[in-house]
Amino acid sequence: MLRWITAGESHGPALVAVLEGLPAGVPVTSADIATQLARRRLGYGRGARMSFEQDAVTLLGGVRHGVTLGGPVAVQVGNTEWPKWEKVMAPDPVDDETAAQLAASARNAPLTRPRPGHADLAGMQKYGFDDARPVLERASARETAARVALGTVAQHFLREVLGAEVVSHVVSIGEADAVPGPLPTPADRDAVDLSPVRALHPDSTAAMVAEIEAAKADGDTLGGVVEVLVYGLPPGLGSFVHGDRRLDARLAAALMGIQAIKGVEVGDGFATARRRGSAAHDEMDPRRPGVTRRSNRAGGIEGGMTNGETLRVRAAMKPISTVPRALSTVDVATGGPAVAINQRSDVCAVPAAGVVAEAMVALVVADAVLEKFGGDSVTETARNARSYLATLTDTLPVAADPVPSAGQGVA
Ligand SMILES: Cc1cc2nc3c(=O)[nH]c(=O)nc-3n(C[C@H](O)[C@H](O)[C@H](O)COP(=O)(O)O)c2cc1C
Ligand SMILES: C=C(O[C@@H]1CC(C(=O)O)=C[C@@H](OP(=O)(O)O)[C@H]1O)C(=O)O
Repeated sequence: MLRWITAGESHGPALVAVLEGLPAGVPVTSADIATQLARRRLGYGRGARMSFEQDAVTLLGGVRHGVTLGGPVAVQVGNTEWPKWEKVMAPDPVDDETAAQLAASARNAPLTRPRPGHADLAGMQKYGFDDARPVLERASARETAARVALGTVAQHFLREVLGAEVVSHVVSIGEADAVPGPLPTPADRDAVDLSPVRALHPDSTAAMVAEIEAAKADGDTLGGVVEVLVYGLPPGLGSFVHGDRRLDARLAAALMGIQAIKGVEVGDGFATARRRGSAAHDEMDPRRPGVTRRSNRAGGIEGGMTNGETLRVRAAMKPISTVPRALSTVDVATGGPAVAINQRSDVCAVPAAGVVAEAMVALVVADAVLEKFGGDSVTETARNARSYLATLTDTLPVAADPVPSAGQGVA
């Protein structure tokens, strides 16, 4: 079983993440993780903080000379802005002189005007704070950097064991939808990342950038939809036997656990509910050996298990709740009406959410791979996977859907 956990605050010294249960032999370096963290910082509409703050990656455990050892993998993502926050966020009690400085510091002023849509008010009520700072520090999506660090390790594991590849792209931002076209393949990953909104088609990019510009000009914010694809998975990951073992349920929980994600779709999801059965399912034809599908509306999952087709899941992100054209709220210090906290913020973080969603999907799928194939070394896991695939008869999909090259997207 693969387990993961993160710790750390948005303006704390560092985030720390631990991944437990990964076999030995997965190649991964701090540079690989830094590359993924850099992708998460990108995206048109991100706020000022993304430009000056840096993620400083240190592998603290579980990896030696670029290869996992089988023990817990521990990663630290240091925050280069920490010196500015050292006193406000000091873990230890401060002396009288520092306390006096803090009392006079604007940075430390209590945040008493909770933002509608953020964790502020419910968090203050739940944990007994009269200041939103201790709530937003942990609720903040800064924490997703730690998840992306662990997701990098999971992606390397999937590649090493199965040759599987995780790709994501932006499907819509606000009302701007991506133009219909082939899905991005692993070969398109760089092209997607070079788009300021992580959309494959240049026309999609133009429409989405314009949407963000318009919201920004109005002092407003935006959400959108991202899609994650996993190529190269064998049939049979997850199970139908219990709701909590269904892979779709596990993916939905992991994606919903990302800050601001409010909806998850597997395959054609909600659109499927409007179709007749004859137009909703993926008809099969014989392929020697195995079977082939005429479509992939199910998104590669049937009965809570992968079916050998490309895994396809979407996550819907709500608009950022720190709205510059500030929303009405209550000042908890006075009990009177007020406008919500509305300092610097992202206008739109949908492209970044796509990178975070990749990480969560990779972790869930890696867990399902280990559950099915076990193994304490990557070699053992891969051997078990090959042996399983070899047992499938020619009436079943024998091998994972091959990873397509550029331009061969799944319709
Ligand atoms: C990558 C990313 C960046 C985000 N940036 C911001 C931001 O700059 N300002 C903000 O108010 N919320 C931002 N959010 C959303 C909040 O973290 C989120 O709305 C909040 O934690 C409340 O959780 P909920 O929306 O799931 O209810 C971001 C979310 C993600 C995934
Ligand atoms: C720091 C990150 O995202 C932050 C997530 C976030 C929120 O409320 O979720 C609010 C913003 O932080 P601040 O309020 O300090 O400007 C974002 O910059 C990050 O993604 O690394």
